[in-house]
Amino acid sequence: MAIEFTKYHGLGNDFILIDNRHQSEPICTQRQAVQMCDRHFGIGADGVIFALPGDGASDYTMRIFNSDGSEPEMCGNGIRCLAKFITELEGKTGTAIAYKINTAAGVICPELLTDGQVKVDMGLPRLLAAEIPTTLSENNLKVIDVPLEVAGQVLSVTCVSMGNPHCITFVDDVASVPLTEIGPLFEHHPAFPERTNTEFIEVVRPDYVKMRVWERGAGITLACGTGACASVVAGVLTQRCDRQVTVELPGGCLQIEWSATDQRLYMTGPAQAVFQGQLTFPINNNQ
Ligand SMILES: N[C@@H](CCC[C@H](N)C(=O)O)C(=O)O
Repeated sequence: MAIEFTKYHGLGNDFILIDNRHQSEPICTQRQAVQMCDRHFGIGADGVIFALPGDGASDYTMRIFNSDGSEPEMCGNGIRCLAKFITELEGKTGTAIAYKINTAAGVICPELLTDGQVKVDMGLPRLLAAEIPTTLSENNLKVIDVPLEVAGQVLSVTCVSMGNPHCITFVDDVASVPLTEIGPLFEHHPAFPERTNTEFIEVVRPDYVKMRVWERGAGITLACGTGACASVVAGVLTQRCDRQVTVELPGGCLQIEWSATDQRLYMTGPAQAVFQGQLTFPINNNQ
């Protein structure tokens, strides 16, 4: 089986994009996605994204497999890449290009801006423990600055779902966080029945933060759009941040706004095509 793909990235969070418009199930298996994402024996990526048909209320459906083969509900950097990929597939040019994308986190709306960036209406954050999900608070309570024991240390964390789960810790110096050691302990902590993404945030100013992330199913990545949105919500809820924040990630900056008017999150950032190719399965990578 030969598959055409295009490699994209959003601030170094990289994805293999596949034109799946002709059928409603992904044309690759989760196991094949793991092989494709392998940085030594495959193409190399943080995930595989499929552009599937819409459902009437939407233009397209996005599905994504993480590099470990698991399927998350949403991906912020990925949906900016998807918007550019679809525009390319449709051969569209000009301004006012916007889409309604059906995801497991609801309908998400990216819009291509004239400067080449993509602005995304990321929807409403979910704040109740049952919605994250986490056992850190009662089901119908928010999870704001609650204690979590990790590696023998009690940290104060805030949890936010952007359709996918995020656990945010504010720190004085984000560069000194031992992410490789601590990230997996958060991801697999028993308090998170569906695992979690975890973000460490250093507030430089109320409108400027530095972030590092350990992603569920992908490990350390250079950027995470849903994580940046969740972190700004956590920053506002704990009175550390403004509602409009520049989030500096290892791969670059995202502009995040948690609107006081409609309470929705708006994320603006780049998405860049890198190369195209054709892949034939089985990949001969001895896995
Ligand atoms: N990098 C993404 C998030 C991808 C999904 C995540 N790993 C999960 O399992 O929830 C983003 O930019 O939001």
